[in-house]
Amino acid sequence: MEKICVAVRVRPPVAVSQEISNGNHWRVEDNHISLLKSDGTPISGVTYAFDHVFDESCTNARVYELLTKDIIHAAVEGFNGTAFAYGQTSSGKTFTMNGSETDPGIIHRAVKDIFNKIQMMSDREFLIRVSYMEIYNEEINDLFALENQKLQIHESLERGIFVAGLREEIVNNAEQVLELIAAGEVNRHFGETNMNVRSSRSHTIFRMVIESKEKDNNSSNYSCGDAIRVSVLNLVDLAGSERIAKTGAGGVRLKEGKHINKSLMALGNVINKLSDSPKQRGHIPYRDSKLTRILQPALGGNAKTSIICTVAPEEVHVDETKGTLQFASRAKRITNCAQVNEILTDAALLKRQKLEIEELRKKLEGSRAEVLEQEILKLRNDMLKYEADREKLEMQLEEERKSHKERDQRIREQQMRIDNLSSLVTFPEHDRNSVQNSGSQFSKEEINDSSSKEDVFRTPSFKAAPNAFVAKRSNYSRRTDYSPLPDTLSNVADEETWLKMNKGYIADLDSIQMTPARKVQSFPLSDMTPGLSSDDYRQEVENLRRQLELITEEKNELEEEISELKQEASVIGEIPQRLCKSVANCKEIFKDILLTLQSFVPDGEYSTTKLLSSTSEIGISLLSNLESYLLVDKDNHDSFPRNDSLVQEHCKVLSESIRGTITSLVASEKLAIQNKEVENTICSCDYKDSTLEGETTSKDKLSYELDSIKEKYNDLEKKLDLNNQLLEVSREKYTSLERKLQLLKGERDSLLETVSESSQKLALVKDQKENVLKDLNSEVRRRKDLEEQIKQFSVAFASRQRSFTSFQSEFKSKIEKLRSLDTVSASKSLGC
Ligand SMILES: Nc1ncnc2c1ncn2[C@@H]1O[C@H](COP(=O)(O)OP(=O)(O)OP(=O)(O)O)[C@@H](O)[C@H]1O
Repeated sequence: MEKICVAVRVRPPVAVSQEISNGNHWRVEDNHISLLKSDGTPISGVTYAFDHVFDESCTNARVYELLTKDIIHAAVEGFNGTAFAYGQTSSGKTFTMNGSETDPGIIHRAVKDIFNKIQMMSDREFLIRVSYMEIYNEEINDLFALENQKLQIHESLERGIFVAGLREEIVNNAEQVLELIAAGEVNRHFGETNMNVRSSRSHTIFRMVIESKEKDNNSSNYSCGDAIRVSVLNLVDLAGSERIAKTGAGGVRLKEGKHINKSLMALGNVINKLSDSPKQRGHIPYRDSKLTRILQPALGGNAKTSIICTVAPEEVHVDETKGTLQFASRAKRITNCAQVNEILTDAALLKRQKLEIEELRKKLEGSRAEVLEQEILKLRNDMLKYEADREKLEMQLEEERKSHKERDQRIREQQMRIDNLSSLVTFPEHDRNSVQNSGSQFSKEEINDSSSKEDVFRTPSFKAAPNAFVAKRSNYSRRTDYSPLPDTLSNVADEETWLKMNKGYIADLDSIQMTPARKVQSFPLSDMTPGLSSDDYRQEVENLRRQLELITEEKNELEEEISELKQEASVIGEIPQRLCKSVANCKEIFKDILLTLQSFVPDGEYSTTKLLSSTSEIGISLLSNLESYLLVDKDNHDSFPRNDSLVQEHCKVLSESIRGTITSLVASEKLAIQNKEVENTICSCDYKDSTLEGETTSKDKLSYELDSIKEKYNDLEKKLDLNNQLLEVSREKYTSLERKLQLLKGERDSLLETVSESSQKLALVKDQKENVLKDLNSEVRRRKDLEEQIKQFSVAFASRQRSFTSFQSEFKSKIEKLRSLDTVSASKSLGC
C-alpha cells in the first residue's frame, strides 16, 4: 500500500488578463505553501504541506524528475501508473503536461524516458501501444481517429475498464509517439475564455500500454521467459475548473464549462470518499462521470499515481487556489496498492522446472560422489514432496468438488426461498381488493405501478464475476496484434467488485494458482465474487426474510389500526343521529312549553300571544334547522365540522330568543300583578277576602308553572350545552382521526416503498444468484481443466520419477564404479 504522491505547482503571475494579474499572495517554502497577509506575513491556518511544492521558477524538467519519473520507470517494470494535472483554468496544467518548446512537459519527457529505459533493459522485449482520447462534454472522442466519437466505456474480466473502439497504435520509438501526440493535439478541443486564450475545453488522457517479456536466449537461469508484464500508463491533462463569471463563458463555452465543472466535482467526490477511512468510505461514486470511471484504477486501485495541482498566485484567484489545495490535501490521504502485473503461462512454468532439472543434471555430472549422493537425496526428497503436494492437491480438488456440490445445493435452496419470498412480497390479489374495498388509499395507479416495477425487477441484468486488471494472455505469443475490442460486452463487473479487485490483487489466470513458483497472488474463489459468497448470500436472503416478516407485521398492525379507525368512524357517524334525536326531543319540549305558556295567557292579550307565537315559530324553525343540519351531517362527514359552528350559532340565537321571551313574559306578569293591585284597591271591601283568595291561588299556580317552565328551560339549556360539548368532542375526535389517517397514509406509502425496495433487493439477489451460478459453472469448467492438468502433471511426474529412478541406478552404478575404482586404486597403492 502506498499513498498517492501529491505536488502543488504555482504558476508565475503571468498577465493572462491585465486586470486580474496583481501580484503574488502565496509563499512557497520547502514542501509548504502559505497564504500571505497584505504585509507579507503568512496567515495562520492557511499553510498546506505536500510531497512537493514547486514555486513559479520551477521547470517542467524538475517537476518530472521529482514527481513523475519514478512512476514512469515503474510502468516499464510492470506497474500501472497515472499522472494527472488538476487545477483551476489558466493555472498551468497544460503547460505542465505538454510544456513548451524550450521546456517540454511531463508527457514528452515520459515518452522519451520510457524508450531510453527500454533500450537499457536488454534482457526483455517490449511491445508498446499508445492511444489518446479526450472527454469533451461527457463524450469520449478518439484523438488519433476523428471518426471514433462518442466511445463507450466497458469493463471486462480480462481487460478491466477500457474504452471500446479506441485506436491503439503500436509504436517503436519516442519520435513516432511524439508525432502521434502532435497529430492528436490538433483534434483536441481548445477555446478562448477571459481567463485563458487557449483553454482546454476537455480532459485528455494519453495512454501507453507497456507489455514485456524476457528475451528467449535459452540461458540456464531460473527465470521464465514466457511471463508477460502488462502495465498501463495514463497521463492526464484535466480541463480546469472555472467560475462562469470569471471566464465570461456563454453559449458553447458555458455548456463546456458546465460539463467540466460537473466531472471535476465527480472527481472531487471520489477523492473525498477515498480520503475517508475505509470504514466510513462506503460507496465510491466512480460511475458518476466518465473521467472518474476511466481513472478508477488510478484512484485507490492497482496503480502508482501522482497528482500535480496547479495554482494561480494572483489575489483574485485566492478562493480557487484554496479549493485546489484542499482537493490536494484530501488526495494526499488516498492509498493505492500497485503490483507488478505479471502473467505466468503454463509454458513458462514448465520451462522454469525444466531449467531447474537441467541445472541439477549439470551439477550431478561434474561433481564428486558425496555431493552427487546428497543431490540424489535432495532430488528424492523433492520428488516425495511433489508427490505429497500432488496428493494434497487431489484431496483439495476432492474437497472443492464436495463444497461445490454443497454450494449448488444451498443455491437451489436459496432459490426456492427467494421464490417463496417473491410470492410473499407480491400482495395477493384478494388482499389488494380487500384493501381497496375497505376504503384503503391504495390507488389503482399505485398497484399497477408496483406490479409493473416488479416486472422490471424480474429481468436480471447480468454482472459477471470479478477479475483483475490484467489481460489473460495465455496465447500471447501467438497474438501480438492483440485487439483492444471486447469479445463480449456482457461480462461487466460491478463497482464494488472492481474496487475489491483493485486492492492489489492480480488476475487468477488459468491454472496459475496451483504452481508453487508463481510470483503473483491469485484470488481465492470467495474473493473473486465479493458479496456473492454463499454465506453472504444466505445472510442477504435471511435479511430479506426478516424484512418481509417486519413488513407483514407492520401490515397487520396497520390493518388492525384501520379496523379500529373504522369503528371510531362509525361511532362518530352515529353522533349526528343521536344529536338529531335530542334536538327532536328539545323541539317537542319547546313546543310543550310554549303551549303551556299560551294556555296561561288571558284571552285578549294580543301582544303576549303574538310574542309567544313568534317565539314558537323562531324556536321551532331553529330546532328544525338544527335537525336538518344534523341529518345532512349524518350523510356527509366532510361538512360536519363546518356546520358545527353554524349549529352553535343557531343554538345561541335560540337560547337568547327564549330568554327574551321569558323576560318579556315575566315583565308582562309583573305588569299584570301591578294592574291587579290597582284594581284591588279600587274594588269594594266586600269582595276583598274571596277575590284575594282566588288571586293567591292563581298566582301560586302561575308561579309554579313558571318555575316548571324555568326548570324545563334550564334542562333544555343543559341539554344544549351537553350537545355542544358532544359536538366539540366529536369535532376533536374527527380531527385526530384525520391526523391518524394521514399518518396511516404516510406509513402505508413508506410500507409500499419498503415492499418495492424488498422486491428490488430480491431481484438483485436473483441476479447475484444467477451470477453465482454462472461463476460456479465457470468454476466447474476450471476445475475440470485443473483435473486435466493434474492428470498431465501426474503423467509428467511419473515419467520424471522413472527418469529419476534411472538416474539413481545410473548414479548408484557410477558410485559403485567409483568405489571399486577407489578400492582398486587403494589396493594398488597398498601393493606399491
Ligand atoms: N509554470 C509556468 N511557467 C510559465 N508559464 C506558464 C506556467 N504555467 C502556465 N503558464 C502559462 O499560463 C497560461 C495558462 O496556462 P495553461 O494553458 O497551461 O493553463 P491550464 O491550467 O491548462 O488552463 P485551462 O484549464 O484553461 O486549459 C499559458 O499561457 C501558459 O504558457
